[in-house]
Amino acid sequence: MSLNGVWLPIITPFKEGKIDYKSYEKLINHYTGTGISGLIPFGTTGEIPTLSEYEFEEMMDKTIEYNKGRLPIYAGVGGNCTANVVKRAKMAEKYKIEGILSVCPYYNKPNQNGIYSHFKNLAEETSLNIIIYNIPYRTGVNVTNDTIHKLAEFKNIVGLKDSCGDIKQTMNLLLNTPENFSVLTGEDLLFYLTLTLGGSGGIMASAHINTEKFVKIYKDIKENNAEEALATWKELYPLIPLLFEEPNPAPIKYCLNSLGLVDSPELRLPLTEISEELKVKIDKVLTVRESVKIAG
Ligand SMILES: O=C(O)C1=N[C@H](C(=O)O)C[C@H](O)C1
Repeated sequence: MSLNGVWLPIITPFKEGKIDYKSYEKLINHYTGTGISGLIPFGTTGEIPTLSEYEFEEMMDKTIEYNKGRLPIYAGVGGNCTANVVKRAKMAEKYKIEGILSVCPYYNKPNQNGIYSHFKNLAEETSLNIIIYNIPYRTGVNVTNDTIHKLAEFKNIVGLKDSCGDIKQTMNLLLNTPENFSVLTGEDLLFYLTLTLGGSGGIMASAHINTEKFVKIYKDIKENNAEEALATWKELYPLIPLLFEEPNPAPIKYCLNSLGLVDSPELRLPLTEISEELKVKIDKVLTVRESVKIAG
């Protein structure tokens, strides 16, 4: 299955300190009808750092149960200890998911040889497909295009979530993509540009809102209707920077709570709800049309 289109790194809703599975089921049912290509729980947007081992397994069970086989699933499985990442990937195999999204090791800042060896070991130890997640502003290290090309030789390393933060590196990779390999943007503001340069799509937290419009942009670009796609992109553009003005996913949870899709915008420390100033800015942009549609 080729990796393309709009993939949703779905939030983990919380209520009174616990995972709110009623809202989670509501979210999965809502997004299943929007045309997204798949779900990615346990990403940054899913607040994976503050989920326990037990909650990871419980939420994986619930994801499979609520999804009912309707969408392909990639689970966020990453870390900075290769042995532990391999252990969790092996555990994830029992859920029959499509694959894992695996962030480049962070904090201990491996060199390119270390990054290559980390993902080589992971690719050899799991049967799951792997999307490499390159996000230097969070991890402190960059996965170079040379390293990506070497890792793309592994059959089960199927793509990259590109949040490299360097437009030259992104363009170089998009114009010279390894065979049978997908480049999906993780920089939401580069979604339109990525598609116009032949990218496969995006894994975008901002696609929680006005989801169908993200999907329409993808379809219009693939059908060579860039003008229509640009018009839709201009509609979406004003909200996207606001969703990252304070730590993701706090702004998105505020929006989803305002739209009646989750019972609470609650986050787990060290993340906190957004400021009153940002609420005012978001309220001005969040479309009424979207709220009426979701409220039903
Ligand atoms: O959780 C994710 O996947 C994403 N995380 C990025 C981040 O928060 O840095 C943003 C992107 O939209 C998806």
